[in-house]
Amino acid sequence: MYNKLQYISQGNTIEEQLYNIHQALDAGCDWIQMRFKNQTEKNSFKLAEAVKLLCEEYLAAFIVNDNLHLAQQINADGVHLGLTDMKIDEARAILGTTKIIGGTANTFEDIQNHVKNSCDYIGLGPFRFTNTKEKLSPILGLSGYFEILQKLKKNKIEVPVYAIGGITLKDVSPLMETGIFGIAVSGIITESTEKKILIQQLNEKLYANVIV
Ligand SMILES: Cc1ncc(COP(=O)(O)OP(=O)(O)O)c(N)n1
Ligand SMILES: Cc1nc(C(=O)O)sc1CCOP(=O)(O)O
Ligand SMILES: [Mg+2]
Repeated sequence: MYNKLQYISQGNTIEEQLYNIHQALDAGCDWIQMRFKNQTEKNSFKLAEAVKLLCEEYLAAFIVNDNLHLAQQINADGVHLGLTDMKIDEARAILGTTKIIGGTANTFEDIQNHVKNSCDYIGLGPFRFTNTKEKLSPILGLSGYFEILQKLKKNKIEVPVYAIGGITLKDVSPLMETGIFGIAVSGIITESTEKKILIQQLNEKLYANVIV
């Protein structure tokens, strides 16, 4: 089963990205999504190769944002695709069943479609406004998550749903109560000066009701 915490990388240069990813891994993150927007193919490849090595060293899962071919080239664990990226069924046909494919959703119908197309997990958002991403879909808030998760339950649709978008530590417990599986975060980890403590606190809340 997947980890309940996914770190989405930030940074405008290869060096900034690597620094942020290394810090997140060092602090205990074991699932990294490399998100490096508006870059040349060469830069993205160079970063992805380095992140792949780092993630192997830290035994962390590594998925690539947007770019299925890059994920394939460097043999990443998978790819995250948005509503305007490559279609999930097309990606599944190329990657096969051994790789992780995550899909972005903003509505119940988005999730229904993704599940039909054999998506492994859902990034459902945005929870609230965030500067990390431009052109956000309508904000869901807690009530949006509650309604969508109830509908999934009623329709017996089972898929790990990750909340995303402007999430802070205090949001985690109320979000988990809506029935989500985990969270995907970027800003709070990148900006934290106490990353180890923050990740420990996030995990305590994320795994509070997990019986081992
Ligand atoms: C876990 C997760 N959920 C949602 C997104 C957003 O993907 P997308 O809509 O394609 O936007 P960009 O990240 O590509 O700007 C995500 N990346 N991860
Ligand atoms: C990459 C992304 N996708 C979103 C969506 O709603 O689909 S919100 C978002 C940004 C997540 O970063 P932060 O934790 O800094 O807000
Ligand atoms: Mg995308």
